[in-house]
Amino acid sequence: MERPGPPPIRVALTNSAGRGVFATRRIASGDLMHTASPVVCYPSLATLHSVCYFCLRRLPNATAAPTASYCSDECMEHAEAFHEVEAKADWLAHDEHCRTQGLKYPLLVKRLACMVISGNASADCLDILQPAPLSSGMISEMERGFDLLRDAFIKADIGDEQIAFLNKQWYIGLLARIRINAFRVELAGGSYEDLLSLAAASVATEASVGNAVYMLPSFYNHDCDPNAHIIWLENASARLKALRDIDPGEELRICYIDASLDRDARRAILFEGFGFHCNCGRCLSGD
Ligand SMILES: C[S@@+](CC[C@H](N)C(=O)[O-])C[C@H]1O[C@@H](n2cnc3c(N)ncnc32)[C@H](O)[C@@H]1O
Repeated sequence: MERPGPPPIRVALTNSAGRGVFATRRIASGDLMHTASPVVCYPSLATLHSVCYFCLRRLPNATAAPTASYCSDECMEHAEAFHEVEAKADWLAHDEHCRTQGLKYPLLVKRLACMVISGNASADCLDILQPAPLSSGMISEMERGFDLLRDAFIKADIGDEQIAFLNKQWYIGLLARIRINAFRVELAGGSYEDLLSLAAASVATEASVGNAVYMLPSFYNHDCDPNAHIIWLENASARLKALRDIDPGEELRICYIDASLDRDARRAILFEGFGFHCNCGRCLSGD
């Protein structure tokens, strides 16, 4: 059962991993600590026509329609303003670039840019999140995506003032933040009660329906032996649950990767993907 009242957590500085999320009171194993709606989300290209274009809920009937499909009138209304902006432009070149290069994050930037233009989001809404360190090679690879995004809006006659925020610095800064903070949304299926009875909800990779960035979940640090877990049941709305009994003041950490990998593999993925040397107890113990 979801608990009423404020979530039992706060964001504060850790000793060695920047900001983190801490318990403000005792939390019991299996408790749902809080939920979070995405600031921005986007279906993966493979599920584009089989999930709701707004909330990523699976649609009962997959369509081959080139237009966006929604699971409800409510989702369609939420998406109306940014989808109207998106529908003005031709995304063929941009989306083909993402498809051929296997890129998913520029699609989140495209959605956010449409939200900013339509007045659904502010251009600086993700500035508070930690950016990934980027090499000059990574930055030059991002430039093509920036050109394609900007070109699409310019060709669609979106006014200069409306896209004044859309410069290279904004685009690269946003991708740097998305790189560290985006979650792959994997719908678990089954009921919430089923999931609570599992020590850790493990979900198949093919359950992935898209990617999303949240505010509060972005402050959870990583641990290879986590005490918290993020799950998705029916759509991109995230649920943070405790995997163990947690004491007041204890830091809550989730696992960003497959915890069953060996130590070297975990550390390599965390360094290459997120740019840090993991300082969790399991890594430090050599496990
Ligand atoms: C999603 S953010 C988590 C919040 C972040 N600490 C902040 O201040 O915004 C991920 C970043 O936190 C830091 N971090 C997370 N888990 C860590 C760990 N186990 N060891 C060292 N640094 C970690 C790394 O800098 C990583 O890139």
